[in-house]
Amino acid sequence: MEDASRRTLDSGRAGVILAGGRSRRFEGTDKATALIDGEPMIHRVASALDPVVDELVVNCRADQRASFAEALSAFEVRFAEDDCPGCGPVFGLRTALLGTTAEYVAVLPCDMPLVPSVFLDHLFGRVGGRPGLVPCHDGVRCPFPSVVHRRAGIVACTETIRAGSNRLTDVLSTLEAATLAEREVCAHAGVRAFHNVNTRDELRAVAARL
Ligand SMILES: Nc1nc2c(ncn2[C@@H]2O[C@H](COP(=O)(O)OP(=O)(O)OP(=O)(O)O)[C@@H](O)[C@H]2O)c(=O)[nH]1
Ligand SMILES: [Mg+2]
Repeated sequence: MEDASRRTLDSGRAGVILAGGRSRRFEGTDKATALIDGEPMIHRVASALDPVVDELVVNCRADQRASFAEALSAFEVRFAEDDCPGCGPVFGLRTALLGTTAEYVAVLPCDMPLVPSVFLDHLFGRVGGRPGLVPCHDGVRCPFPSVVHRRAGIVACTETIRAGSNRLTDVLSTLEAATLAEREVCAHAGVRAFHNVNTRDELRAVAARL
């Protein structure tokens, strides 16, 4: 694995993969490294982000790092390890945002393996100086995939934690992120993009849609 600091930073874009969860519903193993058509799920997510960002940051616990480094050995990756393991995804997002200097960050969880690069690029292109942009899907604002202004995102995470919440949707509300309209989401993301994997059945369903 190459040193991430050697990359030339010029687009101001980073990709964050949130992977510090316990995969409880996946029963026994870490869903991030579960295989889809022979490929670790987190590798698929990194493959979507990598073409549209300068650097990749993976948030996880220290005990996950070795297996993730192996799964992601094809990429330059910076790890942002949780200093509060199991404290929830808002802590994880804050840690990840502190792990890059990019102006804007695309945020994906390790369990959305079907988001296309072209949609992530579209989100970056449409954020347009705003604090964040989240897609509308099935009538609701989805926290993933989203694009967040890094410094504004750190402030929003801190305020959300201070307010006693650990919900990513509260971060996006605090951030006053804009919404990408559903028709535009459908046009650029396609119908499969929003599938996420919590259980082994959902993994099988996603694999069947490849
Ligand atoms: N850093 C960190 N990330 C988390 C934590 N909990 C969830 N996440 C991440 O947030 C995203 C969405 O969470 P879930 O889909 O619930 O994943 P999970 O918590 O691993 O799975 P379950 O244990 O089945 O709820 C995933 O990318 C997780 O890795 C946490 O306590 N810390
Ligand atoms: Mg969870």
